[in-house]
Amino acid sequence: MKRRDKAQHKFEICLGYPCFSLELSPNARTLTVFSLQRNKEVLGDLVTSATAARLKNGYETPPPGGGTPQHRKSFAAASPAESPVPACSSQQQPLSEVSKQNGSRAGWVLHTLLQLKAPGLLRERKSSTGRVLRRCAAGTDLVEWLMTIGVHSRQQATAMWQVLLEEGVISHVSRDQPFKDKFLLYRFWQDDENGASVAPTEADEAQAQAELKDALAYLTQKAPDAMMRLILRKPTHERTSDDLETIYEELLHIKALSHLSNSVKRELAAVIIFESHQKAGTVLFHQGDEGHSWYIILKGSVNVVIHGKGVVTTLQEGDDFGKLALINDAPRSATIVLRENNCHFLRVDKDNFNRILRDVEANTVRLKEHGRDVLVLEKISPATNAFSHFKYTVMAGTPQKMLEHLLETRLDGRIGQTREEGPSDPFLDDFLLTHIVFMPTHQLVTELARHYRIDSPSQDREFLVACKRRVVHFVHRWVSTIRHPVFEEPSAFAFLEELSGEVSDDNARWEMEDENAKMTQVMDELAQWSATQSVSQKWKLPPGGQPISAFGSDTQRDLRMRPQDDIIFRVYCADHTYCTLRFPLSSNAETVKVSAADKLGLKHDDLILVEVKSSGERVVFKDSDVSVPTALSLNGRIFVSPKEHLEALTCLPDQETPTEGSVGDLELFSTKELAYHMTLFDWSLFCAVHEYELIYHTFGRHHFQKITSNLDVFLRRFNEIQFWVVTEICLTSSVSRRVQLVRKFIKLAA
Ligand SMILES: Nc1ncnc2c1ncn2[C@@H]1O[C@@H]2COP(=O)(O)O[C@H]2[C@H]1O
Repeated sequence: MKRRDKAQHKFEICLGYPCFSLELSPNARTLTVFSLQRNKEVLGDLVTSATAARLKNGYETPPPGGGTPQHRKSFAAASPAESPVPACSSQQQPLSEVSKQNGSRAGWVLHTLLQLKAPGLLRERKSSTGRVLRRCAAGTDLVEWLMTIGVHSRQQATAMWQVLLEEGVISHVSRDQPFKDKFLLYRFWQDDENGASVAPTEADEAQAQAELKDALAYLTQKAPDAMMRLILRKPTHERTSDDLETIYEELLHIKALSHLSNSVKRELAAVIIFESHQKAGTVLFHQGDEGHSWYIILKGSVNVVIHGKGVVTTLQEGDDFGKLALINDAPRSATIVLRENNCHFLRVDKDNFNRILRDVEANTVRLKEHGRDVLVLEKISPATNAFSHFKYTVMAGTPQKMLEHLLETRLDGRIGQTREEGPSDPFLDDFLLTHIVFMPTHQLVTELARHYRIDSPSQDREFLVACKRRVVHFVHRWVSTIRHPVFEEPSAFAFLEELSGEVSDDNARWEMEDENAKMTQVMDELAQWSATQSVSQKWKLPPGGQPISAFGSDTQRDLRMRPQDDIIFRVYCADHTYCTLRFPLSSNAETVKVSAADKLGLKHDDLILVEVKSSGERVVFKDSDVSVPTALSLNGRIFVSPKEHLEALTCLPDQETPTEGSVGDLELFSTKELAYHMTLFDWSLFCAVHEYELIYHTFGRHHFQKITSNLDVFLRRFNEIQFWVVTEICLTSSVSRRVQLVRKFIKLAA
């Protein structure tokens, strides 16, 4: 505070501490400069310690309770009338209640001293439109005035005024914008259009001078962050090389960027933007919205809210969010709501994200709900990514979250968008083909129904319709990939019927013609499948170990064995007597055992159903095993016997290896002809195998209670061929014929 009395050429210099009153003379001028220098040193120390504190963890906020004991003392000493809290505009965001109070106190001190020491600064001016503006000052003048009281640089002074602006103490006369060291007019909140400013009294002056040191210390402490925010708020094209360096240094301390190289951080410095929101409860974006930006939390916390689940997690300072929509080109997977007042973010917009970050983003993205990981995405290396345009694939997740992620990212809910018909995506197919292992069909349809019936008055129509569309697209894709096993599940059958009714009703309200057509197609397939259910085929397991084959000679028949198809087979007793049974393939070992025991006159107590292999090995069936006859090994036979007689079971004579070969028959056909017919037959067996049978086989048929007969027959076929080749070679005694035979087999295999 420097007051110049022209008549007496006197300077009065009050810094809150050493206060000098001098006559203007060369010596006095030297002394004045010396005093200002001292003041700068003290401020310099404060700046250094504030910066050090900030650099520890990026943006440091004041410790709880805020400020020094002196701050609290001076605030406590002020009466409510002396320390009113200004209203805040969106640019004027209090950092916390305590700092807001400290800020308004510092504002009061500067306002009081400005009026007393530089009375001409705050005065009435005319705007360019001729409007009279009450008691305002130009940004440049305010900066210079602060420098006269010892602030060492214009930049520092600008940042200190920005602190006051963010805390609502000063504001631009007409617009909501940051403080600038330019001819832009600002005024104190007490001086606004409605304010009744009262001239400071002598007591005010004494109080203000007593508090000046604390006020400057407070503003100095806050200045580095405010300066950073000022720089980050600048339009990116206005950033100077010094600005970029300052931002870059700041980015080095941000956890969410720690995996990125320094050159990427330098690129980010040019485009990263500061964004702040004042009120808890503010929605940053909604689930289902298009993704425009990626965010890092600098201060505060946000809730991640998902439709039908509520708040699934809270993200804190240092966390980031909003990446999923950008990396997957998908809608927002959650709504982000401010959990507290005055949150600060760094933001990178989509174009810049794609240009700078998309290819260097972290290899793993983890999503949490209620403290545990629910989805882990991993970057796909470009070399293995020929099938998909997605950069990330799912490595792990809860079934529910994986389905949610699939629906949101792999299936487009917008009208006319048929993402699933684009490049095929392994994750969607993998999910469809394997969900029975981790998400039984009844659970899947319950989840699908929940997603379809999602309803909320707060969500816009487009979001709700998009959810419905995605479910229908998923179901259509599911049915066309999995086919009949979907219909075989009673829960899925019922769900499809209900869904088709709902889609048809919704079509009337919500233009879902495409979806309605898809459901009609699904229902047609379901009807076709139902029609085939009344027809069952018969198969036989010939007694002599010949291949399993269709019963009868109908060449038009379906080569696929179905659960309701009957199979005719023999069950033997220990004494090699037998009965012939006919059961659906889906019957379990328990049923077969009881029926065989009845027919063979065995008592039911403690019986077992056993396979006796041609090697003499005995394998007991579990009561829950299904497709028992087709599961036999080559030349295996089914026996029923009391448990205690297991060791006494022996092979049938016809289970021994054959004694005569079929070389003569083989010579009747050319190798080409043989190869052609064998391949045709093998191909038809292969086509009859459903992908699910591989899963039942791998994870244990008894877990699923589903038949694996087509796979059994296909695997048996391999064994038959292998066994046949070896047998024929061994049974050919003449060396020259053996050589011919081996040649023929080699040609056949080629
Ligand atoms: N469990 C979660 N499920 C979905 N999104 C989450 C979850 N946890 C954090 N998020 C973040 O919330 C953001 C919402 O927008 P995006 O889908 O772009 O990216 C999302 C993630 O960054």
